[in-house]
Amino acid sequence: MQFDVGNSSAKWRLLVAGEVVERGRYQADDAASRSALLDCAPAPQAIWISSVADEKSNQALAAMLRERWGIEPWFAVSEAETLGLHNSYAQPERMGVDRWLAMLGARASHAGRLCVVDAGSALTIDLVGADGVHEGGYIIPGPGLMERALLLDTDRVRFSEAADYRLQPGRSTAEAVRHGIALAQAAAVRQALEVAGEGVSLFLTGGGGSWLHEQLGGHGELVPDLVLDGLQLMAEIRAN
Ligand SMILES: Nc1ncnc2c1ncn2[C@@H]1O[C@H](COP(=O)(O)OP(=O)(O)O)[C@@H](O)[C@H]1O
Ligand SMILES: CC(C)(COP(=O)(O)O)[C@@H](O)C(=O)NCCC(=O)O
Ligand SMILES: [K+]
Repeated sequence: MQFDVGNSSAKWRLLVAGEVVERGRYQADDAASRSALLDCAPAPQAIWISSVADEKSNQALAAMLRERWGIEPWFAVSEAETLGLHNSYAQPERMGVDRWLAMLGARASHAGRLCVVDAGSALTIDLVGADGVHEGGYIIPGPGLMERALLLDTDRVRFSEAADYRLQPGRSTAEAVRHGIALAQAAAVRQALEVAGEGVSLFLTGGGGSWLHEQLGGHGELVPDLVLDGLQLMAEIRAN
C-alpha cells in the first residue's frame, strides 16, 4: 500500500502483484474516507508513505495503520542521490519528498531532460538534466493559497459568486481573481519552460494537473500517479 500525503489530502493506492486494485483519498477528519481506507481488502504486505505533512499528522497516520494492520509504515525521505537522480539541495532531506519522487517517477519513463510539474496545494516545477542532476526548481502558491493571500491582505477583494479558472480577462472581482490565478499558474509553467530552453520534456501531476495540462493546450504528459510511481521505485531499491 502506498500513500501520497500532501497539504490538501492523502491519496492512497493498494497494489496486488503490481496491479492497482484499490485507491482512495483519505482525510483525517472525514470518517467515510477513513472507513474506505481501513476496510480495503486484502491486507497490505507493506506500507510506503510519501508525506509533506507535519510530524504530528505523520505519527497519527502511522499509528492508525499500525493499529489496523500491525505494519510499521516506511516514510520516504529525499536523498542526495537515488537511482542516478542527484539532489541540488545542500540539505537534501529538506526538499519535499513529493518533488523528489515525482522526478524519480518521470525519469523512469523518460531518459532526457525533464520539467516535472506537481499542481497540488503548491505548484512545484523542477528541472532535471539528462544526466540526472536536479538543476533546480520553483515553489509557487497553488490556486487556493493565491486566493487566500488576496483575501487576507486586501480590504476590497471580496466575492461570493462562483467563478471558474479561465485564462480570459475577468469582468467581476470573482472572475478577475480566479482568472488571474489561472493565468499565474499556467504562465508560471510556460515561463519555466522558456527559462529552461530547448529539449525539455514536460510531465504533469497533482490534483490540478489535468486542469493545467488543458490550459497548456495538452502540451506535456499527464501522469496522475507520478509521486506514487516514484515511491514504488524508491521502496523497491530499499527492499532489495
Ligand atoms: N477539479 C479540479 N480542477 C482543477 N484543480 C483541481 C481540481 N481538484 C483539485 N484541484 C487542485 O488540486 C489541488 C489539490 O491537489 P493535491 O495533489 O491533492 O494537493 P496536495 O498534494 O497538496 O494534497 C487543489 O489545491 C486544487 O488547486
Ligand atoms: C512545496 C510543497 C509544499 C508541495 O506540497 P503539496 O502541494 O504537494 O502539498 C512540499 O513539497 C514541501 O513541503 N516542500 C518542502 C520545501 C522544499 O521542497 O524545498
Ligand atoms: K505540489
